[in-house]
This record gives sequence, structure tokens and C-alpha cells, in this order.
Amino acid sequence: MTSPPTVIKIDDVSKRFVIRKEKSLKERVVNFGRSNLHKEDFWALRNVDVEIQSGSTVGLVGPNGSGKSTLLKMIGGILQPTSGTVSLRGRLAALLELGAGFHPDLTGRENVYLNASILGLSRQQTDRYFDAIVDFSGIERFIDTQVKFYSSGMYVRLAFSVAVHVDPDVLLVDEVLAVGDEPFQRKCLERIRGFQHEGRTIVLVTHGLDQVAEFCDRAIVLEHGQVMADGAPREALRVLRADFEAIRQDEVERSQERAETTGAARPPRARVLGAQLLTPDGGEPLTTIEPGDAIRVRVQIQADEKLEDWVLGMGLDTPLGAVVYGTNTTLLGARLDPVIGTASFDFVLPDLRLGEGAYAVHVAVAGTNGLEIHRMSEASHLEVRGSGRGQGQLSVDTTFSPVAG
Ligand SMILES: Nc1ncnc2c1ncn2[C@@H]1O[C@H](COP(=O)(O)OP(=O)(O)OP(=O)(O)O)[C@@H](O)[C@H]1O
Repeated sequence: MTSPPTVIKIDDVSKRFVIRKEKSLKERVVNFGRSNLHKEDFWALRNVDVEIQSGSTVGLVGPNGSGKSTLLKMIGGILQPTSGTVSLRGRLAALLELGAGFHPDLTGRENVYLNASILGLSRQQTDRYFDAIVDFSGIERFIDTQVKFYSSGMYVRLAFSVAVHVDPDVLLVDEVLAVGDEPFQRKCLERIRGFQHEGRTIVLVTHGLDQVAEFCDRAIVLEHGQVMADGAPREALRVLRADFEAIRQDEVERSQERAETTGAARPPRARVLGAQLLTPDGGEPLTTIEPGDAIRVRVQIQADEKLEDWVLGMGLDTPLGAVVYGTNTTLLGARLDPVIGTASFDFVLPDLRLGEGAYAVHVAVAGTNGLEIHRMSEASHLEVRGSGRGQGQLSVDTTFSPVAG
């Protein structure tokens, strides 16, 4: 079998922006008479290589400022790379940041024609699609209003509607979809699904990781302008979650250091060392269960300083990080004695009626004031075998019968 042709080829692409910064007062005095701005190079993308095959749906994910929109704009031809090349085959339609593509002083109607012509449609072709475009957008009342008076949701409605009606081979969608209301977002996602069935190529920038898991057959994780992971969404998202966790932990540590230097009260140094899953009697390690089995989660923590007034939390997450279940010692009405050094604690979960699949166990130590001290989001992993009688995160012994009469 031959693999589908490549429609987007990003070859060793880097993008540099020049940032102008205000000089400090000292610099202004030293450089008196010259500009108050100094320039600094900023690399938004560095040596990115990506090939996207026809018919695939790719999610571009990553922390804020990691270069996702820059890469998407480069695929869309809105930005040129500083070095490297981007090539694209087929007709492209793009829904990029708000403001791109539409002229503010023109009406919605005029913008539809302008936009469609930029995307390669003749006036006659646009005439044919026009009613469908306006109908899908749901903003017919405002179609003869200048778009500068549109709300961001109205704007996106019209822009998305044009993008999906011009028969594109490649559809680029930036996060902007998120400003549409819920029914419209649903409609867009349905349309994107339709596109997938028709074998079109879609590149989606999003922070909705569940959207990536649901829609994409591939995810690319960008961080600091570089590709950190590229592959099956589940694996790529695991890398991203680990990154987020590291960023979060970094922030906690920085705020602790800040508290130290300012003399403010800071939480004690403590961390989760790990967790093991055991049979309920605590005898055997365990990795796989049947729905309805019980498990014992043994948690180890380390307190480098006396840990008082504290809370221990534990929970189960899907591979994408959605919490399926969580609890903590406050909710359970348990009082924790002060701890110093290492200590272990058991949570016993009887009758765990989880649906088939993989789950991660998270564990966190927090103060009774609610401030988290340390969290381990994948302290352990649990696999639940299924009965094949249902889907989702719950296992239910559902019965079925026709109603007589
Ligand atoms: N025109 C520009 N001039 C200077 N810097 C820019 C410009 N456009 C983007 N950047 C910078 O490049 C970096 C990447 O921006 P980009 O918008 O691609 O990130 P992103 O991953 O899409 O972020 P977000 O999730 O916040 O939308 C950011 O640090 C941003 O400030």
C-alpha cells in the first residue's frame, strides 16, 4: 500500500522576530540622544521539520507562546520563514487569528466575496455558495453591516463559514474557534468531522487537549519553538502534560524562593515520592483490575521540614488528564499528624467500577489553606479490563428489555 501524498512540507524552518524593548532609565542616560528602544532577536521557531500527509488531522499543541500560531501562519503563507522552506499542495482555507482575512470597513457580504476570491473562487462560484455561507454562519441580520462592528463570535462565525464553503483541500484552524458559542463550536466540529470523512487535510491549533484526542490522528507538541513530540495523540499529549507539570512545579518553587527572600511565610518543603497500587489486603502489587475490584493506593511522601496542618490528596485521571475521581484527607474527615522525614499512607478504594482503559493515579500534598505544595500527576498507572458491554469511564451492569404492551 502506498502512503498518502505529502501536502504540507515544513523543512528546517526557523522564524525570528525582532522585539523592540524600552530601555531602562540607566540605559537611556548612558545612550542619551539615541532611540529609547533597543532591539532584540527572538526565535519563535527553530529548525522545525514536519511533513503532513493528505487526509490527516493534525493537532498543534503546546504552552502559550510556544510557536503554534506562528507555524500555522507560515503554513498559511501569512508569514515567511527566516530560514527553511514551507511547501503546500492544494487549495488552502485558513481560519487564523481574529482580524486576519477580513477587511474591517467592508460589510460581511463584501468580505465574503473578497475572501472567497482570495481563496480562488470566481464571483459566480461565490454566488452559488453565498446563501449556504450566510446560513451556516447564522448572522444573516448583520451581513450588510461593516465587520468592524461585529462581535468576535460573529466574526468567527462568518470566517469559519467562508473557510469551509470554498472546497479547500487543506483547512487550517487556529484557536479562534473557541470564541464561538457552544452550539456554533459543535456545528464547526461536526463540519470538521465531515471534512475528515471526505479525506481533506486539517491542521488545528488548540488548547483543548480532549479535542485533540477526539479529532486528531496525530499531535505535534511545540515548546519554545521546537518540536518536542510528534505522533499518536495519546503519546504526544503525555509529553505535553509532563511539560505542564514541570512548568507548574517550577512556578511553585519560584514562589517558594520569592517567599524566602521577602521573608513572607512559605510552605514547608515536602514532596510526593511515589505511589504503588496493591491488592486490598496490601499483599501484592497490582497493575490491572476488573471493574468492581478494590485497590489499595500506598503513597509515600517526604517532608524535609516539619509538615503541619497539611492535606494529602489522591485521584484517578484519564490519559488526557481529566479527573475521573479525586479525594483528600479533609474530604475523608481524616486528621493528619505532623510529619518529618518519609511517611506512607494508604487509600483503599473498594468496588471501583471504572470503565475499560488506562488511568493515571495523581497524588498531591497541600496545606490546609488549599495551597498545593507538591503534586505528582502520574504517580502510578492502572489498567482496567472491560466486559465489552459498555463504553466510557464507568462500568455499569446495564440490563435491557422491551417494555411489554
Ligand atoms: N509579530 C511578532 N513580533 C514579535 N514577536 C512575535 C510576533 N508574533 C509572535 N511573536 C512571539 O513569538 C512567540 C510565539 O508566538 P505564537 O503566537 O506562535 O505562540 P502560540 O504557541 O500560538 O501561543 P498561544 O498559545 O499563546 O496562542 C511568542 O513569544 C510571541 O510573543
